[in-house]
Amino acid sequence: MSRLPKIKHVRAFVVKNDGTGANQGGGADYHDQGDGHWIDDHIATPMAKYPEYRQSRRSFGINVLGTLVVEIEADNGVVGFAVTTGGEPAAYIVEKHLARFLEGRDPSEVEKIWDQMYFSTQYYGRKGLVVNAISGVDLALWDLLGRLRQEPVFAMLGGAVRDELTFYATGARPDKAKELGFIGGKMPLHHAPAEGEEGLRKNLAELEAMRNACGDDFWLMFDCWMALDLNYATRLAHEAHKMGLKWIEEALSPDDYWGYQALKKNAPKGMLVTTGEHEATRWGFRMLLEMECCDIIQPDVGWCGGVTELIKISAMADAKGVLMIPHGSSVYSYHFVVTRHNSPFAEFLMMAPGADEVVPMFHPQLIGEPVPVNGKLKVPDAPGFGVELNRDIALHRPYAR
Ligand SMILES: C[C@H](O)[C@H](O)[C@@H](O)[C@@H](O)C(=O)O
Ligand SMILES: [Mg+2]
Repeated sequence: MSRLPKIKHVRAFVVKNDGTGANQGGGADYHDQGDGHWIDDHIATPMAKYPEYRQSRRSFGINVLGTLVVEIEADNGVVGFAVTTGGEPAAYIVEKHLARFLEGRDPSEVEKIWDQMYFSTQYYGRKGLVVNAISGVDLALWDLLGRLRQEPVFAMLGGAVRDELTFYATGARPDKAKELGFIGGKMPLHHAPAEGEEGLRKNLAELEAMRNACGDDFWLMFDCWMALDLNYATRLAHEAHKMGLKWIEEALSPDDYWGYQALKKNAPKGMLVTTGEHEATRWGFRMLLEMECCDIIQPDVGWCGGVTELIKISAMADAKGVLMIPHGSSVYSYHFVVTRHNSPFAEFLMMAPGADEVVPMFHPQLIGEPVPVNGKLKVPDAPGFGVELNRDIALHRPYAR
């Protein structure tokens, strides 16, 4: 029986953005940005076949959910928390459904609690919003455990296997990322198949410009955000290979395992095929791994099931010699990546509007959120995930019990 205090209360909050101060979007729902931000500037998506939804992903609702903040308070008053994407619907699931499996329980029962959260919601969950909510609770639980045990999460996961993390940067300016010391730059793809041959030419011209700006050795990647079909993705890969594209990311629908299997077979030798940020649970990643869909899996720890599930996902990938490089999720992935041999580098999402300076990924929600310096970061040796919630943000608890 653990000597830890019991879980007293689980609380789920959303962040009410009123456009002022700390409440101007961003945070865990990092796509919730204002006009003029690179992350919402004519980026190729599955909705690009509708011209009215081509310029801005906010126009079709990429930021409709907002941030979910989960707090878990123990009997002794210690509070663990985490942020992820989910907003009010996820808050409803946390308060009305998931909380019952935590309150009154021993916080060290992470496996049993995860199992109950997943299988009690399986009839309406399994992926997407419900697993985001489960992930948020799981991350907050690991944060609470770290605070109670006075240990960083990475220490509870087996300890660091390297002194510091090395990052590539995602953003529209790989040339700036190179200047800032990152090992590579992942560019958003701007033109989808609906824009035809001209769009393909524009995509390749952007790559060529960045290759010329960054030199031959700097990693350059395309992030295709589920926007392509197999033929377009295969053509793009072969043309981009001539300019040294290192990987083509999330080219197809997350459900098209067969398409990824074919893309990986047809891709040029030396081109990496990656995906996974919109996949969830060990079962989803088993499909990607056993069907040999990709060379790198990229789960988001705030969306795939949390740390407890990522342990299983990462081990499956390791056994198959597949790298596990999580989708950018700030401290929540850093604490995991630093402990895994098959996670030799990490993603940093450039959240400055011009993608030209390093700002905290989940700004303004996490006090003490570490950022890479010269493309590297030593994970702080502080309890839990080592950050505090910014109490200046306008928290709202829509389903208070
Ligand atoms: C840059 C991409 O379009 C997404 O916005 C990004 O969040 C994600 O795909 C990534 O890999 O960082
Ligand atoms: Mg991506």
